[in-house]
Amino acid sequence: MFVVTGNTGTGKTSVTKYLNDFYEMPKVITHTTRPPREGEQDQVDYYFESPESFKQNHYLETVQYNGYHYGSSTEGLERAWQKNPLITIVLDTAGAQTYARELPADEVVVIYLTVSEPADLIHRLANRGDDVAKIESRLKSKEYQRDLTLPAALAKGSHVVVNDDWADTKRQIDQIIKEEISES
Ligand SMILES: Nc1ncnc2c1ncn2[C@@H]1O[C@H](COP(=O)(O)OP(=O)(O)OP(=O)(O)O)[C@@H](O)[C@H]1O
Ligand SMILES: Nc1nc2c(ncn2[C@@H]2O[C@H](COP(=O)(O)O)[C@@H](O)[C@H]2O)c(=O)[nH]1
Repeated sequence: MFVVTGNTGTGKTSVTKYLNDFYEMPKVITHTTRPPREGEQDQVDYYFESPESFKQNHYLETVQYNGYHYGSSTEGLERAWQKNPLITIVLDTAGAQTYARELPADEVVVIYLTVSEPADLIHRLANRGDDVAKIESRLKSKEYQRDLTLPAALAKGSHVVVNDDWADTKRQIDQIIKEEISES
């Protein structure tokens, strides 16, 4: 399982889409109580839940991020594994630590995305079409501050990719996949 983690706007969804398009790795669809952004689709980007329906699933882990609930369910994982044994999931750094701790080390590859200039993230989120008030709220959250650095518990064994330039990022991802698949 390729766990893609990092701060908001660093490119986790973009990398996951690349892994899906070029390596046929399905993305685990996770659950959230956050309202959909413009263009996001239920059951494609997330299972969008009410606070009540969120409680109905069976979770491997759940977190709160900027006031909303997020969780990866066993149902979501199974649906991805039915398509391919190699899968990908997008998690905040708290979730990535849970996966790294709870799953066998040879089954989880963590990719931590970052950028050289965190100020660029604001522009990326704005270009994505995010609401300005929502960007401001997110950048003030404790989760944003936390995810600016790779947690110590993930330092050993994680791949750090500085996503400043998309073409270079794709090359780095290709290299990681080559190394990890040849080791397995
Ligand atoms: N190297 C790059 N250079 C410029 N823009 C990029 C780069 N990589 C991704 N982007 C763009 O930045 C925006 C944020 O990327 P993406 O949605 O993949 O981030 P994310 O980490 O999944 O964010 P979030 O956690 O907020 O959902 C998107 O509009 C994406 O197209
Ligand atoms: N630990 C988990 N983190 C998750 C899950 N699904 C998404 N996420 C992460 O939450 C933040 C915010 O996501 P956004 O779509 O609102 O920008 C981001 O870091 C995601 O990676 C999950 O099931 N568990």
